[in-house]
Amino acid sequence: MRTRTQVPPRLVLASASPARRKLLQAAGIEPEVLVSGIDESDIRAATAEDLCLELARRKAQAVADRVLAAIVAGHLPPGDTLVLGCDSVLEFQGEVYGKPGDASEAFKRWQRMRGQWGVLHTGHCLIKGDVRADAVASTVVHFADVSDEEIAAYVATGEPLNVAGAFTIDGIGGAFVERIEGTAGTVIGLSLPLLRELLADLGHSIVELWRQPQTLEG
Ligand SMILES: Nc1nc2c(ncn2[C@@H]2O[C@H](COP(=O)(O)OP(=O)(O)OP(=O)(O)O)[C@@H](O)[C@H]2O)c(=O)[nH]1
Repeated sequence: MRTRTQVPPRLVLASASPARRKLLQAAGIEPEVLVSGIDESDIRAATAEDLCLELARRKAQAVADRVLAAIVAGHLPPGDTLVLGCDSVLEFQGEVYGKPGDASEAFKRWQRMRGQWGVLHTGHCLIKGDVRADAVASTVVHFADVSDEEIAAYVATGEPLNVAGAFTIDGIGGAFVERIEGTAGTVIGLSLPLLRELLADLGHSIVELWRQPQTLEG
């Protein structure tokens, strides 16, 4: 009887985000990382959701094109390669915020955000060959009414400068987030339940991506 060993699909994370990679690793998935390096500055959209989705699509497509070229050139074995691109933005009182440009911008934003709420939108785009599944996950974030001294100290840590919305929920900034309505992963930059749905849309189960049993212990 012939047997056909099922080669598990390969997930390529088209993101430089260490937080996204850690989320996947903690969920039992060891992605390959290929940073898209796209220029995000010239992309515009009507809404925060449209913007993060378009950016996620551009990141995923840029890396998917490189993966295809590597397969055609024989540098990568053919097989099921799934490329995931993500992008996160904060929608706050009608404004759309990415990462703050500098400490002064981070300080000013926090003075506006404190005691208020915003929506962290994360666009996800999963590409397999010439098929794409994409969607946006959104989480409402309620910010604590922090003092100027707390804001100054937080900005001085440098953490808010490199993250969308100038805050983290799983880092030092966690003390300044009172509650959320939605998934924490969406705030951090990748919704695992949404990834599960997008994988299913492309005919895969997230179970296929879990590391082989012998390595699940890590
Ligand atoms: N750890 C953590 N990171 C966050 C949080 N909120 C936003 N981020 C990060 O802020 C960054 C948002 O910028 P993006 O443009 O989406 O992604 P990037 O880091 O520039 O990386 P690329 O996907 O290569 O563009 C991502 O790295 C997110 O993981 C959070 O609450 N916790």
